[in-house]
Amino acid sequence: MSPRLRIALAGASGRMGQMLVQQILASSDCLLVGAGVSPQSGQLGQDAAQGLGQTCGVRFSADLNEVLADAQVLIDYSRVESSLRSLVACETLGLPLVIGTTGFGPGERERLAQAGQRIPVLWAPNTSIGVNVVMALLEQAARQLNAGYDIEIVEAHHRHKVDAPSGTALQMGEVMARAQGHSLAEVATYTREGHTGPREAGRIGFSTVRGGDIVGDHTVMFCGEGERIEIAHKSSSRVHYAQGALHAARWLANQAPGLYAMRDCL
Ligand SMILES: NC(=O)C1=CN([C@@H]2O[C@H](COP(=O)(O)OP(=O)(O)OC[C@H]3O[C@@H](n4cnc5c(N)ncnc54)[C@H](OP(=O)(O)O)[C@@H]3O)[C@@H](O)[C@H]2O)C=CC1
Ligand SMILES: O=C(O)C1=N[C@H](C(=O)O)C[C@H](O)C1
Repeated sequence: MSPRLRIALAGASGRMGQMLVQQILASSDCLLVGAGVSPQSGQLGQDAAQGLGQTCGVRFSADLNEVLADAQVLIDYSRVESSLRSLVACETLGLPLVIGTTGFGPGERERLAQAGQRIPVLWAPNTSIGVNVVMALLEQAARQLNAGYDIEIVEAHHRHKVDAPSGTALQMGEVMARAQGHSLAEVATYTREGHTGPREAGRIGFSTVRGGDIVGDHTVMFCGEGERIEIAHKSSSRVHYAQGALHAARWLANQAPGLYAMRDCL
């Protein structure tokens, strides 16, 4: 039997971090070896599975060197500034890094590409296998519905989410803009208010809903004359994001340096 993949987590106390702890403990081929949290965490030193009513022997730590000491790969779902610190630590140690964090600006995306020259990095604003299949459907739809259809993306998430539009919505916009021969920056409309005038053809519109405990919904509308096509993905749990991240980590652990996306490992 081959040895288990030794995984460290950054953002281990968060909604995604705890789902990952649960999925790693339930898996037969992965082992949790580090659990990173913020220095301000009230859970420092606590067992990483305590919140799940279990014990795993790995304690929450804000010391990245300690978190990564025995790891073969780091999975990070945290905040942009913390993921950038993970990037530096993984570059120093030569460790593969899966990043699920969203909210990166253009400069920070460039930083991911730079790190990819030294270590394997997979950044995915959505690690759900289902969402990544939807990305391929959107690419095809945008290519074939290139004229006469207005594209609108509506996303809805829980009240705690700190970035908008969601990373997934932005990636959907990028995929469809590219399929129609543009960059997203050229065609995106992020806000509408007051006297907007009629809708300009060729734009991709974004609408954001935040409330309650909505896990994550994305609906793309292709609005034409006399018809509307909708392609939607709705999450009722975070388990599929975590399973996708473990799939990505198993794959990334054996890759050469590079900046990869979820589609590369599917
Ligand atoms: N790619 C995907 O499929 C998905 C991506 N996401 C993205 O993942 C990220 C996390 O989401 P979620 O789990 O809901 O967020 P939470 O707020 O629940 O968790 C954030 C985690 O990051 C830690 N953290 C925050 N700031 C720092 C810091 N400065 N240094 C170190 N650790 C820090 C927190 O630790 P502490 O508690 O100590 O503050 C906590 O463990 C978001 O960007 C979200 O958009 C979410 C779901 C799916
Ligand atoms: O913050 C979340 O919860 C989610 N974030 C990701 C995003 O911004 O797209 C993925 C998923 O939608 C859940």
